[in-house]
Amino acid sequence: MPTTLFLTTCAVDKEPYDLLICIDDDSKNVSATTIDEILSLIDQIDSIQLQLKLLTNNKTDAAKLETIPFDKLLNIRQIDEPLNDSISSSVKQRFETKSPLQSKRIRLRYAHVSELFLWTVKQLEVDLDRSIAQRLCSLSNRYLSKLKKRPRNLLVFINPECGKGVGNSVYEEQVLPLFEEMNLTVNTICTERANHARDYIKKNSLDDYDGMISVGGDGMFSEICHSLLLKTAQQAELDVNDPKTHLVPPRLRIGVIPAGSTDAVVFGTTGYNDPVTSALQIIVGESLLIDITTVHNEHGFVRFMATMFAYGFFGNVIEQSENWRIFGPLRYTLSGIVQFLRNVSYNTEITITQASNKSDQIKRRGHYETINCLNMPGRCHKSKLGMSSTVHLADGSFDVVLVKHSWRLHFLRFLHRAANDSRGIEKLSNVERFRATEVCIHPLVVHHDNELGNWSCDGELIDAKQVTIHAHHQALKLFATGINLDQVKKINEQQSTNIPSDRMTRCCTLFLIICCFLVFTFVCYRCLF
Ligand SMILES: Nc1ncnc2c1ncn2[C@@H]1O[C@H](COP(=O)(O)OP(=O)(O)OP(=O)(O)O)[C@@H](O)[C@H]1O
Repeated sequence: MPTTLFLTTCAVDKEPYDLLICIDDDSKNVSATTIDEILSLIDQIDSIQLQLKLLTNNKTDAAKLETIPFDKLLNIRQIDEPLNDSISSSVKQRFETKSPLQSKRIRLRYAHVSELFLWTVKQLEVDLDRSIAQRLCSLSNRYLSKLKKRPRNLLVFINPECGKGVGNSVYEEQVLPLFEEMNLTVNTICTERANHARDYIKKNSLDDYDGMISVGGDGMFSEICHSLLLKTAQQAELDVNDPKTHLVPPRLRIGVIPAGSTDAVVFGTTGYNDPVTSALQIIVGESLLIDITTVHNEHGFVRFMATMFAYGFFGNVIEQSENWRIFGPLRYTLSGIVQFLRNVSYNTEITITQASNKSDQIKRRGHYETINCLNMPGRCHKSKLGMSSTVHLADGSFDVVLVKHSWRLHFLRFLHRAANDSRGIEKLSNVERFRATEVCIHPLVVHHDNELGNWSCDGELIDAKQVTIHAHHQALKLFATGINLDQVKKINEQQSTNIPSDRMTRCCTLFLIICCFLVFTFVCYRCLF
């Protein structure tokens, strides 16, 4: 229970309220009764909040309570609005019993987190005693200025080509106005080509910045994350060619403003692909440490991986969709259908070091349609919970999902489970799942290189004949709150109630009919020619 330090009467929309300044239990040793005393002790206070309680005899309104943690406060300003003209006589009476009518209106703007974890900006105007209003503004501004976790100087990279080409408009319309309101210093770079951000990070000093922002999709995030981790490792003189090198987390946090086609990073760390939610989590300085994995091939270090590594089906989808960029985000669905019809598998040996027992290695050999390593659940528009809904973001492990060669129908069942509810996906006869700290994937190529599938790391293709993936505990900091499975389920439940169930049933049926038709056509084609 928060402890109340100060209480006064105020008015909101002509209704009388109690305004309370409270502190949380961690600051219990603080004893103050006036705002000036609280201000003098501000450095000892960890967390402070304003509470507004409606003063009414009507029991149904008694629950009307607004709590504004100062951590979520964007700004507080005094505005010119005479109290006498705006409030009801009942409120006036309350004020008059306490002090002479010298009043002021203040406007609070703050980040509001909905029950479904969506962040929005809320605004509240409160009329209160003039001297209290002034002191409250001083207290709030003093508290905000001491918050070290909030960034002040950001380097922003915008990919104008991401998703449907919305990078610039998402940033300018939804994010920049909030950064400007907060007086953040922003150096904005609109990329002109792939690897523009990588080259900039490599060549320029980042010492002046508190954080970096990626406006785009998972590919753009991956480019920035990879470049920042590599720069930090080089500065610390680490040997990245050794998979077991202990990575140093970079000083800078990365924020992700979603504008891409998949946005799995932002879905997995904020719960939504909502630019305003992400922007507000950056502004208030939310911090989330996540694991990063390294990918090494037969020659040494290749990349850092934040979301998903894939060999086989999903790598092939990425390879094909690169040639079909003209179809926009639809390219993934189209190339997915083509790869599904091909139903190719690859003879592979996999060695897995389990997270539960690091001295115990498991070996698997056989034909696999897809081998996936997930550092994040992989939640996106196409997968409600992600392929591995329970993977932990920061415990030093990742999930490995192996899908053996099978009939198309069985593979379709795997895809359907991955898209809808991946919990218990390993119960399917063709699927195994492990929690690992390291995985070696070694294709058993007998004759030709064309027996190899494609490798993709965070949606980018890589060259390799064999690969080692190793987890690094909490190696990167993001501007995000993080989100757990229960929260994701709550969001999904709400979203699915917004879609009429008969429409969903019809869509699923239509999709299955199209798939059956395509499979049937393909089988006929193979039999006849
Ligand atoms: N100006 C640019 N022109 C072309 N490509 C770019 C440019 N800037 C960045 N890129 C590259 O585009 C690739 C894909 O970008 P991004 O991830 O932002 O969009 P997306 O592919 O539509 O989304 P997602 O990865 O979520 O599916 C990244 O690998 C990035 O390196």
